[in-house]
Amino acid sequence: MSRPRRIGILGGTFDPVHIGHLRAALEVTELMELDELRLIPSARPPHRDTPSSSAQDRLAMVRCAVQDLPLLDVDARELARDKPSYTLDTLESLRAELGAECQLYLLLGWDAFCGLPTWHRWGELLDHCHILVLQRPDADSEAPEALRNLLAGRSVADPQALVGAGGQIAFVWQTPMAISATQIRQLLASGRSVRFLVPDAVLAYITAHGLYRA
Ligand SMILES: Nc1ncnc2c1ncn2[C@@H]1O[C@H](COP(=O)(O)OP(=O)(O)OP(=O)(O)O)[C@@H](O)[C@H]1O
Ligand SMILES: O=C(O)c1ccc[n+]([C@@H]2O[C@H](COP(=O)([O-])O)[C@@H](O)[C@H]2O)c1
Repeated sequence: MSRPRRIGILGGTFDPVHIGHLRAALEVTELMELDELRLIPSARPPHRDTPSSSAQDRLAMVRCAVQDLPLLDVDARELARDKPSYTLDTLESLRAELGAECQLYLLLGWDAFCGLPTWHRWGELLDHCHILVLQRPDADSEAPEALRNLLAGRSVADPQALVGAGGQIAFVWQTPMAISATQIRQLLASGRSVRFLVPDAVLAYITAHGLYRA
């Protein structure tokens, strides 16, 4: 009997996508033996300032970043929606498309995970997926009070021990990379290089389109 499909999703502003995102995506894909990992650029992030670059540029950079990576893909569904990019809406539409059996893993950096209690209908997210929390070396270490009960009831020590289509949380200790898109925007605005912080194809796109200059 064939096993259910395993799909990972990593949503983000990706302003721009960088090797912190990509290395985490690749390592989780291998660790969890995913069939596919989708990077999902958000159109209008519900919780932060308007991105520096346009949705079209952010999407194009993510496409450049994954072009040679067969299991990494780009899913542009949030850009097609004319409203804030709520993750619950994305999960509902993915579930409707992929079916009830598919094992869905939502990847969240530690900082994003800590903000979960402010998300739209956050209590329903685990009805649709498992959550994999990615270590971020530049982040605080204490989980907010509002997440303690959820962690006590739903977390599993070993990500490979997650069972079923969704409902549980596990932490993934991938290669720590203290890189952020904020740092990359700041370097570019001050005329410094971001080589090796983003894939060469992304750097070529940034240069060709004059993005993030002061
Ligand atoms: N270096 C990293 N290591 C692990 N996870 C990361 C890293 N950078 C970003 N993430 C995670 O990837 C997702 C998308 O991140 P996002 O596009 O906001 O990048 P960012 O670098 O955090 O951007 P910004 O500095 O603009 O806030 C979030 O869940 C975030 O926590
Ligand atoms: O659904 C929400 O209410 C919600 C609130 C904050 C963030 N998110 C999602 O979390 C992901 C990471 O966000 P960010 O700001 O770190 O790029 C991205 O896919 C956002 O759409 C989602």
